[in-house]
Amino acid sequence: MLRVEGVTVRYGRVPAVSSVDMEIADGEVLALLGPSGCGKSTLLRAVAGLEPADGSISWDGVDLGGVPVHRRGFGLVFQDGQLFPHRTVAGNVAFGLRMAGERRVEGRADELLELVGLKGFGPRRVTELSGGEQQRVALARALAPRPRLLLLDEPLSALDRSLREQLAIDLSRLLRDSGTTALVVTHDHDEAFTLASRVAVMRAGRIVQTGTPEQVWRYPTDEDTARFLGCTTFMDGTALNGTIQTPFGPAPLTAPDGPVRLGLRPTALHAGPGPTPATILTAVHRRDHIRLTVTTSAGQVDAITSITTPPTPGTPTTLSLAPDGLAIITPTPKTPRTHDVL
Ligand SMILES: Nc1ncnc2c1ncn2[C@@H]1O[C@H](COP(=O)(O)OP(=O)(O)OP(=O)(O)O)[C@@H](O)[C@H]1O
Repeated sequence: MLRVEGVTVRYGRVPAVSSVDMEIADGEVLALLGPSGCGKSTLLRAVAGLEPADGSISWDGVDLGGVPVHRRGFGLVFQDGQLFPHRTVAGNVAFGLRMAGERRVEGRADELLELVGLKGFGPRRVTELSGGEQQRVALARALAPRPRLLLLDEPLSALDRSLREQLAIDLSRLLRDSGTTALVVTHDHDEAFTLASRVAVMRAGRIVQTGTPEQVWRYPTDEDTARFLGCTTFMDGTALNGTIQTPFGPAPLTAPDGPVRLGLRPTALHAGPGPTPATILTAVHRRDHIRLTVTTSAGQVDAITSITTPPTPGTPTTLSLAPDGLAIITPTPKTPRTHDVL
């Protein structure tokens, strides 16, 4: 397993990563999720050995401090694949194997190309491939030597949206089927939740929350995290016996009895038959729904409605509550770190 303890990376005097603790168990896929510039890539690069870091990075208890990049046994995939343009597809995959000292190169390269859905592509020139195909080759090249940890830095973000969504699903299956231990850096929460068994949310150089996708999505640790995860409105509610009373009606969600802070994503409120009167202010067409801003007695909020019933700004409507769009802000309990106590 990978263990990162108290890791800090500075560029000049400014820390890009501050006192990060993180673990990745064997077979686990951890997504580092956060906004641009929060330090995700820097942390990944420190784990890879590409960036000098203070603190400790170890694998199965062995400190990697003095171990150079190519001796860590980690595979790397970057946003733009970084393939060798003068080599064929098979040549690119085989390169990774030769670097790792593997002898059975041809067969293994074919095996990997089949795994990433590029069977028969071996003789093709990489310059003749689409962006998605190139990323699959980069993945095959990184996986070929059976790395003990695969490091993926925004592996899909250079691709267009529909391809990205399909490749995220394929990649998720591939990582799970091959039992690969991986660290994936992304700023896209859909991608993080598709790929990862656990998500670590980063902000300003620190990990602010770690949990399963469900935990992070439903119980963000603070309003900034909730906002990053799509919440646009915040309000107070009250939890009692497995139900949360909100200004828009009850939601069957679990929280300790008492006052709760709620984050609402636009999908939490649907314009249509419902108990809450509202007036439509704006309507914008999104992919599979219409996004609204509406006024209610609880203030201005975002909501959605179906594209089959295009609404007119200025008209009255009613809202119903969809609990799936609600987040319950749940501060992570502070656990003292060893060196804080000492
Ligand atoms: N080589 C460098 N020299 C100086 N500062 C750097 C360097 N690389 C990154 N930084 C700074 O460190 C901070 C973290 O950068 P990093 O690339 O790790 O963030 P990120 O979360 O991966 O963002 P993005 O998704 O935009 O790549 C940023 O403020 C960035 O400007």
